Amino acid sequence: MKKVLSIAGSDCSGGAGIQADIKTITMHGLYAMTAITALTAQNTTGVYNVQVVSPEFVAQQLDCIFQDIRPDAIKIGMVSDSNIIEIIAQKLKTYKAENIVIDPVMVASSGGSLLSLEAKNALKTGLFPLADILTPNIPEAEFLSETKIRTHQDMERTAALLGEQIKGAVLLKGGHLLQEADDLLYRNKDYFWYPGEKIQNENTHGTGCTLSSAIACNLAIGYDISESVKRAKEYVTGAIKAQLNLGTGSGPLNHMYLTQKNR
Ligand SMILES: Nc1ncnc2c1ncn2[C@@H]1O[C@H](COP(=O)(O)OP(=O)(O)O)[C@@H](O)[C@H]1O
Ligand SMILES: Cc1ncc(COP(=O)(O)O)c(N)n1
Repeated sequence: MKKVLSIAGSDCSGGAGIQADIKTITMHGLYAMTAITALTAQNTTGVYNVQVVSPEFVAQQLDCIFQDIRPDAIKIGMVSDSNIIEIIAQKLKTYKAENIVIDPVMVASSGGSLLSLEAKNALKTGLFPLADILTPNIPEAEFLSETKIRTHQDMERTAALLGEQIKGAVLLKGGHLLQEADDLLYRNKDYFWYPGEKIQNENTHGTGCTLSSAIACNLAIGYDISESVKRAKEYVTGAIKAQLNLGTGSGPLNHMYLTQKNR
């Protein structure tokens, strides 16, 4: 069985972060492992508190994982501290980790910042160079590139700008566009569009986490980057369409849609 590691923050309400990743990996029929970087007190209405795990403890978790059960792919989500970012980069290099997906989580869809400025710079210099694929949403890409994105042309320009700064591919997610949910992959100086119909559903807590861990799953299985993105987008689209309506704010996705269909 292929193994996928999520290095991310815990979302106690189960919609995003580590919890979304475990659900996604399990629904792909793969073995999920986790290294927790932070505990968040959040729910569908917002992020209320964050308790960051010490860099030493993150390092210990990674040592335990890599020295015993080697992951076939890794997804990195919320990493809000520059020392943690440095430790992760160091460990991934030491263990020669492969198939690395980085979701540069900055703000929860329900609002609330999850990333400091210092951590942003550490991410750019320490972790991004290790990514096989980076998956910013539109606000994250704007923040990282210091540009504004309004149109598909803006998305192409920004993806190329970010793509030139890293070795891997960039998937610029279009979920925050008003009319559609088209995602753009920039890879080896080429653009691939993944058109997506905008589903009328306010419950999109955890879409980015789900997409990035689904990409990691497909890379672990052996698909190439563009096929992994295609399959991951299908997975997340299905989970948004399946409409779970939990909580009073931006609720979680329905990961159980594949099994429910058969009942
Ligand atoms: N309302 C929606 N309808 C269809 N797809 C969506 C919707 N919202 C987000 N997506 C898709 O979910 C994935 C995550 O995108 P996005 O919401 O932009 O990221 P994030 O969760 O990081 O903010 C992308 O594939 C995006 O196109
Ligand atoms: C611990 C944690 N990590 C990530 C997100 C972002 O979630 P989304 O996938 O909605 O962008 C979150 N809200 N909480």
